[in-house]
Amino acid sequence: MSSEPFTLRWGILATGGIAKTFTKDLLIDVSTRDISDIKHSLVAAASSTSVSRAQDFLAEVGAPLTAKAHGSYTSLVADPDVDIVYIATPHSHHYANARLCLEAGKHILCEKPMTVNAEQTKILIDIAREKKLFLMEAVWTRFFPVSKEIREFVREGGLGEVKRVWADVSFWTDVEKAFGTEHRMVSMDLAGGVLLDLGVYSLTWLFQILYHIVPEPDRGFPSVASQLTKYKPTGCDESTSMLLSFPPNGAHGIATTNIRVSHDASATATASDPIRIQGTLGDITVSSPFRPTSYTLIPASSVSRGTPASFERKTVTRAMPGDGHGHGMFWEADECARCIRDGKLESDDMPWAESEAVMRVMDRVREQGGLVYGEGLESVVWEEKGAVV
Ligand SMILES: NC(=O)C1=CN([C@@H]2O[C@H](COP(=O)(O)OP(=O)(O)OC[C@H]3O[C@@H](n4cnc5c(N)ncnc54)[C@H](OP(=O)(O)O)[C@@H]3O)[C@@H](O)[C@H]2O)C=CC1
Ligand SMILES: O=C1OC[C@@H](O)[C@H](O)[C@H]1O
Repeated sequence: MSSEPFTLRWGILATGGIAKTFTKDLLIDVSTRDISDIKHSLVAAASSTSVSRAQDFLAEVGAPLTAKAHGSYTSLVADPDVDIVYIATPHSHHYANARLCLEAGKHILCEKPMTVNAEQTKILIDIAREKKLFLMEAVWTRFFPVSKEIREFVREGGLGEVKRVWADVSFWTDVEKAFGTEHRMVSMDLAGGVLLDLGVYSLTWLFQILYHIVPEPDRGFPSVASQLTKYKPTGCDESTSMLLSFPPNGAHGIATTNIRVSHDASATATASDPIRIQGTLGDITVSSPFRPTSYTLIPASSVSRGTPASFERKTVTRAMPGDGHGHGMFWEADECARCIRDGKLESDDMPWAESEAVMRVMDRVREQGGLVYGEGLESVVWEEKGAVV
């Protein structure tokens, strides 16, 4: 006897690029990924620009005709049919938008990075806890089956003791031409820069392995050393490299990010995969740092102590579900539905403490590199009037 699936009712806050991608994924039938315990319903979308922009958005993504268009974020969060809000605004606005949702009693999936700094993230967590609302940073990469499989393999000791993780997330971009000075990627007013936008992925790879799966008593905040080079026209960062050392054994994490050179191995004949997890028994490498659908296991060629690896060199591929449509953002949406159904306020795969710890690392890096976004953006003071609503 099958019970009715739990249906989560979504409201989309903002109508830009990733909002469209995410919403299209949300509309893909869950049965295409062999799921029957939960469902998603798109009930509303809001634009801070105009109601017609929200209407155009709903039409473009192929929303059901019942979905409502709101001409302001305030109107969206007052909609009684909305359970959870997906926040897809620039980094500068996450804190204010999330506060707006929490004050209105809505659960939240907030695009990465959760906020501009760790202090803001902590306040959101405190409010979510107090109001018993679900809150999660939308680090979608963590919910790919391949990410989960890698975490499990390493947790069970498949690689022996992990000594080092490398993660590069970088794009070749003609920055001046592509982004100028106003684009959210480089605008200081929108908390642009490569660290908050892409470096957060490099750090998530380090944290998944060197923090997340480490047993609680041994887990700890890493030491951080970094270099950061600024994009001269605006002063945000265009190249940032971080060297972290994690308790309990001082395993190293090397996280790099850049918008002038690429992580893409296929683009340069001699480059290796951008993610490399190195244990005493061998390595795991991953070729796509955003959408991991395969990984390669490489046993160590010689083992001086202990047992050799129990695996052969091979590449494991996990095809995208259904007929391959979709971006892979539906898995994080599924996680939200299951957590809310089960009365959980945070996800085990992307816990609050980890979002806060990653933000703390990025705070340190910005401090070391002298990158400050200005009082308004770094502030924790929230006034509805001051925010884009
Ligand atoms: N998970 C992923 O793969 C990706 C995540 N992202 C993240 O998603 C967020 C949004 O990125 P993206 O969709 O590329 O950005 P876009 O610039 O395409 O869209 C941002 C939207 O935010 C709203 N907005 C509100 N205030 C402002 C403002 N002052 N300036 C600009 N836009 C504003 C606008 O919608 P409206 O006018 O309707 O209110 C706008 O369309 C970022 O946090 C980014 O890091 C981005 C790309 C990929
Ligand atoms: O999260 C992201 O992933 C894809 C990138 O193109 C984008 O800049 C970034 O925000």
